[in-house]
Amino acid sequence: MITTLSGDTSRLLATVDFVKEQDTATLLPLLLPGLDGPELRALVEHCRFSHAALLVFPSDEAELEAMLTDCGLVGVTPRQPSVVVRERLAVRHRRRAAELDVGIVRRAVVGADGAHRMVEVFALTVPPGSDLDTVATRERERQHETHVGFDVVAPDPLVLRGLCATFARYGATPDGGGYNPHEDGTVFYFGAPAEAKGGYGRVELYVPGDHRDLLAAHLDEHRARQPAETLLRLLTGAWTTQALSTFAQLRVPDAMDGDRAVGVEDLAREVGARPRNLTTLLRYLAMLGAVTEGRDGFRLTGTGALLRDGAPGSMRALALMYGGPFYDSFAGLGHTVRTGQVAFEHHFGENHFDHFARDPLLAELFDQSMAAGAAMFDPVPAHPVLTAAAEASGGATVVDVAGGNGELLGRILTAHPRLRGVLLERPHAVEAARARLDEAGLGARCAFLAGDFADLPAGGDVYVLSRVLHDWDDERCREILRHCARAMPDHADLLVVERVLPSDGSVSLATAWDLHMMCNVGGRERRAEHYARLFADAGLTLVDRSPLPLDGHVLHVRKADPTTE
Ligand SMILES: C[S@@+](CC[C@H](N)C(=O)[O-])C[C@H]1O[C@@H](n2cnc3c(N)ncnc32)[C@H](O)[C@@H]1O
Repeated sequence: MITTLSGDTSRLLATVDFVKEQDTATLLPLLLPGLDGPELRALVEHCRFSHAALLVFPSDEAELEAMLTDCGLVGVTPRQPSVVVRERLAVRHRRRAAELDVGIVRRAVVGADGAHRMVEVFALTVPPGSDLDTVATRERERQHETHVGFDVVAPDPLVLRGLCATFARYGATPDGGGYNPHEDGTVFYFGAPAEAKGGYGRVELYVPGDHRDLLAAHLDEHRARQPAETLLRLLTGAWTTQALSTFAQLRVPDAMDGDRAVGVEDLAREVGARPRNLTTLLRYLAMLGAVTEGRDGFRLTGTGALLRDGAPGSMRALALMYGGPFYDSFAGLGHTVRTGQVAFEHHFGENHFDHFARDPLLAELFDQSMAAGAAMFDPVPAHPVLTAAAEASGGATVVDVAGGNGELLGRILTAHPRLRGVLLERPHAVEAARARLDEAGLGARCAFLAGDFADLPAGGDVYVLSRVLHDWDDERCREILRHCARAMPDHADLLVVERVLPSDGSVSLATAWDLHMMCNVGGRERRAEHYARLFADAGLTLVDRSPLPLDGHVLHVRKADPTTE
């Protein structure tokens, strides 16, 4: 035992000497071999060597205090519990966290350069005769909890990105981190490269303030190096959908705000939930970034606020759809992949349009969920085809084919007071659109037609097909497009709004929605070339395409010139 303690004491003494002797400019090149010149100077300007940390194994608190005193580390700061190191030890050594008593003590040291630094001492209590001896032996050998820390001075996102990039360039690898709301500080951990000198394998950057956006990218890189953890996170994606959907369904976001923290007891009373279970849900949502947890309770983030009923750009309806009917149908994805049948129809016994049309509440929810993705429409009214139509003498008419609840046509008519509109929809939907556009004071400039694609009115100047073609297979798309071509005068334009699958394999929301359309609707997302072929089959031609938010595109289509066929 005495040998053990003296071993820890000598490691602690070495740490104290290290903190006294080192300074930022000498330490950084030891940790990041090759770092030199202007890059070293830039790093020194933005980071300050602040502390070195180690883990020791006293038999009780008195022994820890004696060890600190022997090493000249006097002070009054008491030992605090260290949850993070305790959890890590529990995972590493397959122990229950409750059986590990881990504390942290910080003591001040003045460096040879006059700078004030700290020695951070983590202590796992190993009572005499305890089987934790094996943990202590392995930890002393491997030194997992030993690290050196730097404070980042005057951080801003550019500086932080630069620091992380420089650490990466000199071989350091992301190794986790976290945001501490009690201290309002963000920690980025790095593994030092194998050729690092100085005896420290782990480096901590402590950044005052909340930098969770950058931390997320840092943690993603860390996760990418941990395939099992990555897979666990992916496999539990259904929990994420359900947690967000439940949060929205219970209207918890409506009872919270971003300015003021609210205690769980009050919140639970207001939304009719059990406080303990609501806490568990909120802690999970804090991990996802929908809320934050502080000393006084929980606060809504900007992301969580999008789940409030009626908030600008609210996505509450989407949360209820994806956590409700589409959640149930997605369980049949395997059926769709095996048989080619639509899982939604297999599960509910009917097509999703018919299913929603039969239930007014579901129909309204579907309309609202389509409107939740309407940020895609923001640039559409400024499309050159619409601005030109708005300037035409005598005005012009825009025909929105299967225009849903009138969200897009409403925006177009609002932006261009000289345009008239026609909205074609199935009977249940056309009434909802009429009510909405009447309420917006646009009803007088708009005609409403209840019918089918075959009932498309002729003589319009601009036809719009927004998020319609992706609902159908190629054969039905050709049919719909032929109806459009028949109705369109030679001068007319057709604007098709869709998510277009990238041809270069880049990441796009279209890839996710391709799966959704296949499973629930029997439709698909398509590449631009695929759309171009469908247009050509219907006597139309793709003229141009421009990007929209949320990975959408607007495809400009005209009637093909028969002489060029
Ligand atoms: C995905 S929504 C798109 C709505 C709207 N264009 C938008 O972008 O928000 C597809 C619309 O097609 C309508 N629809 C389905 N079958 C139809 C048919 N046979 N004739 C006309 N409209 C139809 C549905 O009622 C639904 O509103």
